[in-house]
Amino acid sequence: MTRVLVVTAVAAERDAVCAVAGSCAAVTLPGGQELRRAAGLPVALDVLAAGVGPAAAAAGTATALTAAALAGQPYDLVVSAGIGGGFSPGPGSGAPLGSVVVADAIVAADLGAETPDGFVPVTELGFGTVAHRPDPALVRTVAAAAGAAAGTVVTVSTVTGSAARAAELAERHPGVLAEAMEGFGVAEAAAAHGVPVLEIRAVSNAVGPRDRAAWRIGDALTALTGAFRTLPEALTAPAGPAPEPPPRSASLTRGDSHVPRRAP
Ligand SMILES: O=C(O)c1cccc(C(=O)CC[C@H]2O[C@@H](n3cnc4c(=O)[nH]cnc43)[C@H](O)[C@@H]2O)c1
Repeated sequence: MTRVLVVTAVAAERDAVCAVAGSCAAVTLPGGQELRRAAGLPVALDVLAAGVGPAAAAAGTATALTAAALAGQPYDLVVSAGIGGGFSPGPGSGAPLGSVVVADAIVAADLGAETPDGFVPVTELGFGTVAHRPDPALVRTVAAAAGAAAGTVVTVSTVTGSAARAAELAERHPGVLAEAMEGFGVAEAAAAHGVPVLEIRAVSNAVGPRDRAAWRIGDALTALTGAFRTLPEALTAPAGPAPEPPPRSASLTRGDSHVPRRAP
């Protein structure tokens, strides 16, 4: 059976994912974090609330992946999941409140250096990675099943709080649909273990001027549950034909990690 690790930031997101299962039993990981193991699904689904931000997400993901590998039950797929901010470049476009986004690129938007000429990603300084690209066929299948849009999801350590910053991110990342705080950390840990990764976000708020009262967290959590109801079947259905990939901007392809394996 396909084994899937889902990593959320907070317990409310974990519980929204667990809601697809009849029951979710607690399993304690080395170090004390608690994993929830969903029962009664056609895939084995473990859900971990690892904390807010890319560092907590990477640490929790790596711990769960290592524990599973040492137990002789490695995961086939890791999914970063939760609520997120949606970009709306114009009426009828982007990711509106309550919609779901599946990342076709998981991009670290603030991993780099400020220079007099603006932001420079670490890859242009000669280091590391700023983007992971999930398997396009898997993204297509999962997004179609969930009724989700596929596009770039950026990972930030600081939630965007102004229209100027939202516009800057949208300009630097053409095709960006959503912003969250964990995807890149989860993807780094998954890549270190050679396991494919996905990111699924339900939009709770618009990216832009901070207005916490306008966040629709309940609606987003409901949408997240809806997306995960479709995931087991999407992961067990045969893959469809692959269309020609669209051209990508240079900033996204530099330092990419490709994850070609399809979850079995
Ligand atoms: O207060 C609650 O009930 C509650 C329930 C579920 C989740 C939360 C969070 O605050 C989760 C924080 C989490 O959400 C992501 N997020 C959401 N919107 C944005 C955004 O505009 N920019 C960046 N991240 C966003 C993020 O991944 C956080 O970890 C509260």
